[in-house]
Amino acid sequence: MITIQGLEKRYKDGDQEIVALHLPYAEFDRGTQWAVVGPSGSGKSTLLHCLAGIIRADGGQIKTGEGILTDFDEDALQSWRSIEIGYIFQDFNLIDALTVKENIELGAYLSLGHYVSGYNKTEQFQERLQHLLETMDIVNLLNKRPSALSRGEQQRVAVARALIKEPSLVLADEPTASLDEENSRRVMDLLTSYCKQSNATLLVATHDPLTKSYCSNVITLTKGGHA
Ligand SMILES: Nc1ncnc2c1ncn2[C@@H]1O[C@H](COP(=O)(O)OP(=O)(O)OP(=O)(O)O)[C@@H](O)[C@H]1O
Repeated sequence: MITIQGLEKRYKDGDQEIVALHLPYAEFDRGTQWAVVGPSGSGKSTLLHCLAGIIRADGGQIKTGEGILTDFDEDALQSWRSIEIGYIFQDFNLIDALTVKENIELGAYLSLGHYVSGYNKTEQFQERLQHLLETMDIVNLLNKRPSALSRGEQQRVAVARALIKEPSLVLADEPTASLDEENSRRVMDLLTSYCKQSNATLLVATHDPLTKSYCSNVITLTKGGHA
């Protein structure tokens, strides 16, 4: 279970202060699936970044099974990110110097905290990789560079990279924004079935009604914390 209390993130804009996120209270039980909705600028990405430990909140608390995330030092935050979090970025964050296969393998290495020689040769890894490649229909893209792929293909690779390490918390920022309906369904089918099988929690920031319909819970953010 993750519990949020009085979470705030603010940014300075000249003399003004922008409230990027104000979330008085939320609880996410393990294994539940959430659509994070709200108007543009209401803090959906900011909430996911705080939960991933990519940015620090300015106030409030995030309590997790591993401890109080908002009190973690940098080392603890790094472990949290690399072991527990599967993050699907709005702009994918694939590395173009690496092939598709290497990008996905990197997701698994990161979860171990360091490079483990030969890990990608283990039966367990190969089975998992094959399952993800087939479900995402990216088997024939393995040796390509991300820049040679369409946006939809890049998105499916980003999903495979996030799930290969078997995270307990999957955070997806507009994961279907660049996809047609068939591919949107494929991505959401994989994300939701992974979370059911692994009892992982899923938070999906989205404006898309189809994506929202896959999640049994909804959390609505308001701009600047005002209704
Ligand atoms: N690094 C930053 N510096 C300054 N302001 C920021 C920064 N990151 C976010 N903001 C501001 O915080 C607010 C919330 O941003 P955020 O990206 O979380 O909203 P969002 O709900 O995800 O929006 P969208 O639906 O458009 O993706 C916005 O007003 C944004 O401009």
